[in-house]
Amino acid sequence: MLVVAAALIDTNNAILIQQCPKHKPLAGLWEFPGGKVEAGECCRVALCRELAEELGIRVEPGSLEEFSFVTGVTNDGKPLVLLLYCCRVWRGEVSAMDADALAWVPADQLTNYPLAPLDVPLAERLALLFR
Ligand SMILES: Nc1nc2c([nH]c(=O)n2[C@H]2C[C@H](O)[C@@H](COP(=O)(O)OP(=O)(O)OP(=O)(O)O)O2)c(=O)[nH]1
Repeated sequence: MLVVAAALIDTNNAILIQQCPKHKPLAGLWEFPGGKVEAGECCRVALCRELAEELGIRVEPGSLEEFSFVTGVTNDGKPLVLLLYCCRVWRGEVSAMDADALAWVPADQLTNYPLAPLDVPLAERLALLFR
């Protein structure tokens, strides 16, 4: 399974995370917004689609910058690759369309939140970037 996610970074260098809703496998945990890449879909296009669906913002594929990735397995044992992009430019105001809550968090405080397991190493790498 290929999953794409974004670290939206605001002008204060705060990074957006969202709390997964109860009906999702990662309920209650915090994650970078994003989701699964559909068959035949480009990763950047998939991430722009997910950001529109989950946050109501418009992002150009060219505004996404590859940052890092992790590999792991889903709860039901399927192999998973999670690609994280950074994004500083979007149109519209973020709103929680698919999450229980949103938080803008300084990079060095991301791991204070109960993050989804694969998001933890990505958050640690973001903290190094802003050190
Ligand atoms: N970000 C993240 N995703 C994970 C982790 N572990 C894990 O199984 N996943 C899976 C859960 C989901 O199937 C997928 C993330 O997709 P999602 O639920 O946000 O995406 P989506 O919008 O495409 O999902 P859906 O509602 O269409 O099913 O990755 C993890 O540690 N971090």
